[in-house]
Amino acid sequence: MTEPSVIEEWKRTKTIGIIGMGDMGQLYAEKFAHHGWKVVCCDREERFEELLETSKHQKYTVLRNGHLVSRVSDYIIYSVEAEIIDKIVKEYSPSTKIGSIVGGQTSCKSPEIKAFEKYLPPDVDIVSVHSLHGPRVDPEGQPLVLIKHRCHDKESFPLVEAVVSSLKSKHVYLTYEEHDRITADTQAVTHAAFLSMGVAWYKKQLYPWTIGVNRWYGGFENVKVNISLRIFSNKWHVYAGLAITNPAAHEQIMQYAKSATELYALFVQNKKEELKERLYAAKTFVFGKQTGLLLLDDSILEGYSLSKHVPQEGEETLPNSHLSLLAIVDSWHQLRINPYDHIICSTPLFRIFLGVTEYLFMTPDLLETTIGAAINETAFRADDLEFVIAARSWSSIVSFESYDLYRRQFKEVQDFFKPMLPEANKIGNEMIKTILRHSDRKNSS
Ligand SMILES: NC(=O)C1=CN([C@@H]2O[C@H](COP(=O)(O)OP(=O)(O)OC[C@H]3O[C@@H](n4cnc5c(N)ncnc54)[C@H](OP(=O)(O)O)[C@@H]3O)[C@@H](O)[C@H]2O)C=CC1
Ligand SMILES: O=C(O)C(=O)Cc1ccc(O)cc1
Repeated sequence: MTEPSVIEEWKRTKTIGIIGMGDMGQLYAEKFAHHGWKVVCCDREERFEELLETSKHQKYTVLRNGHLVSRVSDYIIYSVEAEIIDKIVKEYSPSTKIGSIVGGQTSCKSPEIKAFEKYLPPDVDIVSVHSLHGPRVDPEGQPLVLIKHRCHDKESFPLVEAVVSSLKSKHVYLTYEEHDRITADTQAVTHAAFLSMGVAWYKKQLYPWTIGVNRWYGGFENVKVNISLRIFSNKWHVYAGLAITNPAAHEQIMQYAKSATELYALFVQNKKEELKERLYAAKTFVFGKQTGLLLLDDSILEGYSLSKHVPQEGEETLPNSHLSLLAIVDSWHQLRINPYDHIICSTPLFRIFLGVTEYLFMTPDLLETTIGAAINETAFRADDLEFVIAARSWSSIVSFESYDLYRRQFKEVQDFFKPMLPEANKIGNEMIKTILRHSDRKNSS
């Protein structure tokens, strides 16, 4: 623990630099400056005047470019697109202040650390960070990964810890290799599921919450819609970067698509016993040791529908096959991943995804009903087929490492949902707040 007097002295004498004033860079700059740190920052040089104007009332100082930020800063955070981290570090590295510390915020750490090792002068220390939440989530209590990669100076790591404590997040200490393995297991595959749902609805030209109680109605469906739209309201490069730059994520996303395909094949071939056997084996592997309370329950999700439909007496919702949820549990089983091992280092979206699959597999009779629906109910077949095609298509795009195809596919779906995003985000934010309050209480009980 660093003495408060030392931290106060650092606040008077040290400067924190942020390169890349997008969503995350701005969040960091505001929080650090608000807690009394001297913060300088920049975005692309072309955006200098605009950024000066928009930050008039902020406590941080905007500089023209990364060279000027690097020259004066004692801790520099690169908060830029993962795809271009190498190019940007290469550009500004020679200007890095002697004896300073450098880190990054990109979502996959191997390329970032490689760029630092390649370009930074040897006197510079390396401590990287990763906030495991989006810019619209309050950082307080959320996991923040800290990677102490190269520290010659014993003050370097305590200084970074003191700076980022302004976020009030929960610090998780990892190597960059551990970080990339865990985020592949958690984030990349979660995104693959919700991105595939979005594509499937887009291909069917369907806003799922507009068709009454007949399909996609109720708590589970609210989660699927709200999270999928939340992802499509964000920037494509965040998801492309963390999946494409992380080789471990390729394996995960491929397995997810494979599991969805194989389960779907069992549905259409009417192989109920084989399906049951496979899903119960997955259930034992993933949930076999879970005896405590569930992370979530359906009733708390009921209220977060985008649908304006008021259910009438006698109107019933058809049971869904929940292929997207069955496939994730099957992939965890196939890859021998215990998702609970990663909970201390997980994003809100992953915890929600785990929460709904846990609910599906652990609520008495629900898995049985779902298997029955998958085999006997044909109403969802066409949608499930679109889902399988979408999952395979994302896995091809990621494995071919095509940022261009990723962007085009993402943006097509984003444009389709665009008119709905403001309303969806409002309801989605409320839903996420409630779920997080609820699951955090359960985790600490
Ligand atoms: N959004 C999220 O939920 C999270 C994102 N991350 C990671 O954090 C990083 C930043 O993400 P986010 O803030 O969302 O993305 P943004 O696109 O909002 O921010 C990146 C910013 O960096 C700017 N930039 C590009 N080149 C330079 C340069 N040479 N000098 C200075 N600035 C430059 C970009 O400008 P321009 O747009 O013109 O290219 C953009 O404004 C990414 O690597 C992302 O993966 C981590 C946790 C959560
Ligand atoms: O919670 C999620 O998975 C998000 O979508 C937000 C997000 C995106 C990228 C990150 O590196 C961390 C968090």
